[in-house]
Amino acid sequence: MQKLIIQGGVPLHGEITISGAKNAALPVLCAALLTEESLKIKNVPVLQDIITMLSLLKQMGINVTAPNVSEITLSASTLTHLVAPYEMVKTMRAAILILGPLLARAGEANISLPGGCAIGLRPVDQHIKGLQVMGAEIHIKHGYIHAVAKKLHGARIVLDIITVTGTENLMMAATLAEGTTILENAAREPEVVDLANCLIAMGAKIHGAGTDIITIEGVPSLHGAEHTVMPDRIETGTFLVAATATSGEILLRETAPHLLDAVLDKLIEAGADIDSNDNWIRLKMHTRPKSINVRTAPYPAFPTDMQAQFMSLNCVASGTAIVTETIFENRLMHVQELIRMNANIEVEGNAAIVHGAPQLDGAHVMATDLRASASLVIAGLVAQGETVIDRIYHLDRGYENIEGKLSTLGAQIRRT
Ligand SMILES: CC(=O)N[C@H]1[C@@H](OP(=O)(O)OP(=O)(O)OC[C@H]2O[C@@H](n3ccc(=O)[nH]c3=O)[C@H](O)[C@@H]2O)O[C@H](CO)[C@@H](O)[C@@H]1O
Ligand SMILES: C=C(OP(=O)(O)O)C(=O)O
Repeated sequence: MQKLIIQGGVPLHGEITISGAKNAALPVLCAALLTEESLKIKNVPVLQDIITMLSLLKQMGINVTAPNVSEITLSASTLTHLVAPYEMVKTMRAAILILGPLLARAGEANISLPGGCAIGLRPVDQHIKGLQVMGAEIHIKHGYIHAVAKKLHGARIVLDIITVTGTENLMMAATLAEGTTILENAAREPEVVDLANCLIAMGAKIHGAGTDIITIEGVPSLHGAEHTVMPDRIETGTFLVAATATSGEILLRETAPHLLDAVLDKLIEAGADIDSNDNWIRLKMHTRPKSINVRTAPYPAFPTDMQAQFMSLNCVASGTAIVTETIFENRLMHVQELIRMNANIEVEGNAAIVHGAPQLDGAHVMATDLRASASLVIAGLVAQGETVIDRIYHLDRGYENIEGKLSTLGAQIRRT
């Protein structure tokens, strides 16, 4: 099993380019199921989740061509297999995004239940409820969601809870439904807007993406299109936190600063000096960071996918901070690993009380999920001595060439 080995204590310096967003690229790949024509997607990040999703789509009969690493053309002129099998779904929850578009296009879908994972139970009841309101018959048997609908119809759907992939699944399904669908209490995440832009380029009629009410007027068919995936705001935030924690100075290119307001505000509160333009961010940090309280919530508030990274920052900050996780019930698994590095953290329910210390110690730690892994990388970059991170397959799900990018910034990091 591969590991990362980091020699800590080197401030990050230099510039790198941010990749396309995992959480935007995954639903956009699934949107290819909605049309017989070709969908060309640019700025696709090279990540394990993308590779898994492409394998899943290929075994369904989709033709995939990739003239270069970040550009992919998908053509779903024929669909031979209406199944997302357990072996592929178990490693990637986003496979649930196959359900809505496959059902809308083919009238049938059999998707393995994604089930629970390290960060929480993560049920998909809202996806299922929404499709049922649109006329689908859905049964769960032997761990699979079996969905059938000759033709979905438009409906008013009020989501009980704000769900990102739930909103995306239902929005995709509604593009080919008969009549108008109104999604209320919809997720406002930028990745939902990116998917809506792709669907609109394919001929869908969607209004309100980015607000909590999305209206989709169904059309008989969608056509081919070209779409460029938005920059990864979580990758951006992760590098910014790493530079802040190590008192470095970095420039991130091809990113989208306006999508990171909540994160940038917190970094400024921690003492970072930030400058940005349309598509770049420069961060300079010359002092020890100050502790900052963080409470996760749906966009535009502070993202849960940045919580673990800010936990590491608080470990070396001056003062005490409270980090509260409100989205997932079990997303503090990195705490026990950070404690192995001498962090001073207490957990009370869904909150971690982090007492900042002048330094962390390098140690042998284990990645438990994607962003927990990123928090351990950040902790390793600031710690005294060597940190060895096991189970980095979690990290490879969501970060493109992380050790290459960190090496460019001067970090002493290698993979074995
Ligand atoms: C591929 C992708 O885009 N993943 C992101 C997406 O995950 P994902 O879309 O899975 O997360 P959701 O927004 O659906 O989850 C939010 C909360 O709603 C609950 N829930 C969700 C659906 C449902 O039917 N029933 C239900 O109870 C979940 O258990 C969780 O507690 O949004 C999360 C929240 O911003 C991010 O952390 C993930 O990185
Ligand atoms: C939780 C995440 O991803 P996923 O929903 O794909 O598990 C994430 O990107 O942090």
